[in-house]
Amino acid sequence: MGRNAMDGNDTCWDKVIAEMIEMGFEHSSIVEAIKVVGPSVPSAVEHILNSTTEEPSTTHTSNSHARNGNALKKRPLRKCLVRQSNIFDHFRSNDDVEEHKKEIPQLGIKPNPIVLSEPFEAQDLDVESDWEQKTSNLMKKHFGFSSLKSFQKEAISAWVVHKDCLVLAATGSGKSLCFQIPALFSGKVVVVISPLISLMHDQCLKLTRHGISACFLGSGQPDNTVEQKAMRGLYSIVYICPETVLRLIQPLQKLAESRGIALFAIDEVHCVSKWGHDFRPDYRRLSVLRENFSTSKLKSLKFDIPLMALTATATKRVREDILKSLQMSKETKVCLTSFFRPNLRFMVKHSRVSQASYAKDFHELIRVYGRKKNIDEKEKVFISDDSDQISNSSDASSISDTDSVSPDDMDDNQDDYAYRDINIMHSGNSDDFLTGKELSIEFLENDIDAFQSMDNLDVARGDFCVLPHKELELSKNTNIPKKPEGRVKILNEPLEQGPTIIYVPTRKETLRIAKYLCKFGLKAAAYNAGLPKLHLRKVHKEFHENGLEVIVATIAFGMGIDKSNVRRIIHYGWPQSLEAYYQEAGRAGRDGKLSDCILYANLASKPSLLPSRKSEDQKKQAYIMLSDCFRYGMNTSCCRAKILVEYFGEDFGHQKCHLCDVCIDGPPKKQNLKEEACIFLQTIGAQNQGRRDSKDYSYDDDIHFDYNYRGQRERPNLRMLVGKIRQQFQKFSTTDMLWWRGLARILEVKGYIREGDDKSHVQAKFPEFVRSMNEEAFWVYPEADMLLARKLTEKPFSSFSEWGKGWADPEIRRQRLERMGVKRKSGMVSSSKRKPKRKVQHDLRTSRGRLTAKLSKYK
Ligand SMILES: Nc1ncnc2c1ncn2[C@@H]1O[C@H](COP(=O)(O)OP(=O)(O)OP(=O)(O)O)[C@@H](O)[C@H]1O
Ligand SMILES: [Mg+2]
Repeated sequence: MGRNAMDGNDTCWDKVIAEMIEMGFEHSSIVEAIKVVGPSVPSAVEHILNSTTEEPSTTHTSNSHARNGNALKKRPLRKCLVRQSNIFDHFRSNDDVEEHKKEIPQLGIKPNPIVLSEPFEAQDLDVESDWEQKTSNLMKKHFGFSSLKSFQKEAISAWVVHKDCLVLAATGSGKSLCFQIPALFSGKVVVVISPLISLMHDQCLKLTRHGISACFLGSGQPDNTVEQKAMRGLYSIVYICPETVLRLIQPLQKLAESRGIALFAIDEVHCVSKWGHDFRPDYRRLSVLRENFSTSKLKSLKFDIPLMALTATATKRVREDILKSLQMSKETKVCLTSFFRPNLRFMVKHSRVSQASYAKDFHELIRVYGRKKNIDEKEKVFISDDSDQISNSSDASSISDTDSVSPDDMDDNQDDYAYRDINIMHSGNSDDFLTGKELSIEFLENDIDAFQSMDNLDVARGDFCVLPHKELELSKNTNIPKKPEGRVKILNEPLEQGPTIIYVPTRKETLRIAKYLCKFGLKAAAYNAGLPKLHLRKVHKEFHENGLEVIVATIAFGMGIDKSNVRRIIHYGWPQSLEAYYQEAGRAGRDGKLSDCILYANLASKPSLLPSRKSEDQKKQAYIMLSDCFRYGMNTSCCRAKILVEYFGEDFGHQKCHLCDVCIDGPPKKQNLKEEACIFLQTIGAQNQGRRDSKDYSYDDDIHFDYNYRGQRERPNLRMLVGKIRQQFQKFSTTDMLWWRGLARILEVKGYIREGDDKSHVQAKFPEFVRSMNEEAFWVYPEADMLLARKLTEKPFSSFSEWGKGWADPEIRRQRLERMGVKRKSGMVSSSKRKPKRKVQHDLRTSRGRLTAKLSKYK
């Protein structure tokens, strides 16, 4: 088949040629292949590769084929494809470009020249302007952006001179471009290590829309030919999960020696570190990349294949750990930009985060999406779950006042923690999905087979439709004014339209809340790793195509998800760390427009660690991270954005974001808590009276106190301490535990108390205002739990915590017992109030029932 025969189809030829040049094939071999197999990328690629393997030692020029008019003769792959070339290859290409231009004038693009060349000495060349220009052209062509951001420039310039690079930049800042450009630029393959299948899928989808061939490998890749193709160099960017990298070292080495590997990018690299929030042991083993892709290991390499590590959430300690564990070079370039996201409005709200509070908490969301009308129950069925019972009477418009502390608050629903790996499958019929008629777990499971043929995640170029460029030109410059007055003004404007992601700690809750919202007609979907792949894939697709208004997800839908117009990120329950929180919050407002990040948490109850497979050491670290997160929630006086960016080691100075709830509402009124602090510290001191003179309060004194409770040594216990205070000081007899918890935290932050290293005692330092008993005041901002406690004590005698208070006080105890009808002296229940003893029926079908029945015999 000659080109003449295809005259009417020139554009088709050109497209195929352009695509294949970008994949790294030589122009002449492409033309020859197309002559034989026609203008189809896969066939032409197959043809070239097969020819290579069949007759490896023979080389032919394209001209000779053309001259002879024969079928394409076979040539070795290595001559067709780029080898581990040096960067200079890409600068000295004017002649080649001109040649290509002549041959394919109507393409209007500069194909990547692919040549084998001499070693490149960066310092000998004035390459700066050249690579910037080329990068800029490629970026405009593929992504439609006008310029590189400075951190992107820095990272790419490090790669240009084969340096390792650690990129630390805010969520949504554009880190991916740092490793995508090298693939376009060099014609070699960029291997990206990524932790989540959902993330890989997301990125491949995007790249193909931008005209870049990409695929992903790992457990979520059902097409087993993709791996082979990738290892033969058919994709410019290959996403791999860390487990798979470890398995594919040898094929990757071959790839490095054939088409060439431009770069190993380790995305979400905080997963490497035990001190990070999302440690993955397999990430730690990625030092194999340096060991196996260095000049000492692969003789054909002219330099070690550079590593580029990227994250938006790494503290200083994590950064150091990353550099060490990946064996990154001593000259690694660190590109550090601000973690601040100026268009995100952070808020913390108290909620019991239970089903009883849905009506109050989601009322606004339901209003935003404008659907209050209850829809027919049949249509409402979303994803059913046995344990899930949504009260029919719940109505989002009726705000219940259930926001008080109750024993339920202590019950963390941890039964169903979403473990982290997820797989995505192709979406089916989105109409079915949204009407919810099939959305029971059973349906999805039964239906997986029906969609099997579509479950091909090979997203090689052309599999997805290309978006018009206009749509890709998302303004990354935030439209949020920089000056405080301007920022405050925009707060009165409603948020622009866009979806919401609700993050919850357990899988069960994803289903529960999604179902609740669907009930009010919202287009909501649950997303957690335990759901069928088919469903997950549907959700992903619908989300990106704006078919969903709300996604209720576990962390499985976190890292890297890049959708520009997510307007709200709601965390419903405590996150496990500030890193995870900021990472997930970072899904919002990637178009630079004002977006909300609201944390609903039970401020009355301390968060607990969700079950996971952590070592003891990791657990300790996890507790520290959890308590940082708790403090963020308790804070009432410091700008939330400041706390977040400073957590990552950035100095925010005296700045404020002027958007968060603290900046807008202002801190609460300061209180002089000198008396309370003195009493608290002295009560700690009094515990040690037997061993030491408690009046000897030297400033650096360590005061140990160990409780003996029923003969058993217990850890210091705030409840007991507060009990003592209530007992001894009439004035404080009705104060709430929560309030004292807040004060203890403030004293701890100020360095006046701390837990001893062995965790069995509390050490106290006595500040001047305690020791001298002078007039010096102790002004503090009450924290969230203290304010909450105050609110509670104003309430009538009904709440749980109120009931628990004051029992230590004999007078209060007497009054209460009297109210209960208990006689003061005898302690007997008065006959008038005595209820007839009911015969309890035990359910002998359950083990609990049988046990209580047995025990009741001994009463
Ligand atoms: N130079 C640029 N100019 C304009 N937009 C850009 C530029 N670089 C990247 N972007 C856009 O920024 C958005 C976010 O990019 P990306 O997903 O790479 O962010 P990220 O830094 O990896 O965030 P995360 O940490 O959340 O994964 C993308 O939609 C991308 O197209
Ligand atoms: Mg990213």
